[in-house]
Amino acid sequence: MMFKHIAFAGLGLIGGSLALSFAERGVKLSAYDLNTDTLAKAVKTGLFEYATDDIDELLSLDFDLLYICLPVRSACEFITELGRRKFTKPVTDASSTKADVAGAAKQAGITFCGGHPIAGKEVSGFTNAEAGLFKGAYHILTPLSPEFDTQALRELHEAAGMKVTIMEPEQHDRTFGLVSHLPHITAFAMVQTVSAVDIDALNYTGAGFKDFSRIAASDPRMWTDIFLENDKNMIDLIDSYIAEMERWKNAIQNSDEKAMYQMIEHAAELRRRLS
Ligand SMILES: O=C(O)C(=O)C[C@]1(C(=O)O)C=C[C@@H](O)C=C1
Repeated sequence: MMFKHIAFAGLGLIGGSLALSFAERGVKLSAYDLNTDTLAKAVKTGLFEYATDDIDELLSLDFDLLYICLPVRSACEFITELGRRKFTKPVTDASSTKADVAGAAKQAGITFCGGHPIAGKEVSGFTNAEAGLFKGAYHILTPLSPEFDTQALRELHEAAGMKVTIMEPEQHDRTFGLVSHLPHITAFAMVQTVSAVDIDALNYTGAGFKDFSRIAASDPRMWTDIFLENDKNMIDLIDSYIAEMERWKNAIQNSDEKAMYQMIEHAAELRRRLS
């Protein structure tokens, strides 16, 4: 089965970019968003059959996949609402955490397969959406309902140039806690540290600080939801990070040249291997 008409619930940066990329492959689009400015912008592109801020109208449309692209706690609430309405069409999402979303979908009894496109930007909103945002990026699928046509969802994303991988929701949350959520915390914390110690130093930043801190400009609603939903992993991972910072502090306190050299050499070698 191919998905021919996809309805997006939430048309921000992620929903907008996915929608634009599917439109390039001839998929029919509809959109639901509570922000009427966003809907007006979507209508202006001429790519959307329907654009509405009314959930009843959305659910009455003739689409064959509902794609939820809301901040993760709103996504869970939306899923619960679909369960209340005994919604039966296939539903997927683009949330950055997967265990909680899978729990909400199971509870709601909907036909669901979780998803997470691994790309983004530090800016948000439909105006910043780009058809090419996810080209070459991973798309993680966390299947839930046996009746969901996971192969069709895989093909939809592969056609958009994405690399599709299947994971268990818990494995997903641990992995992306480590390589996405923890780096965001360290970026937020680093900018905060500079501002607390000497805010004027921000006037003199070079490329190193700017590269490292780009993601500190990310959307507060999205990231607060992620940390609330992935809390147990984050507490563990922050402890690991603190232990690593302690190693650095000790090495510097003890003028341990060998330890510092080896820590940098090891990190540099791993970083160079990233494609
Ligand atoms: O590039 C960025 O701005 C991102 O934050 C993208 C990023 C990431 O951490 O890599 C962030 C959250 C999404 O769930 C997936 C990708």
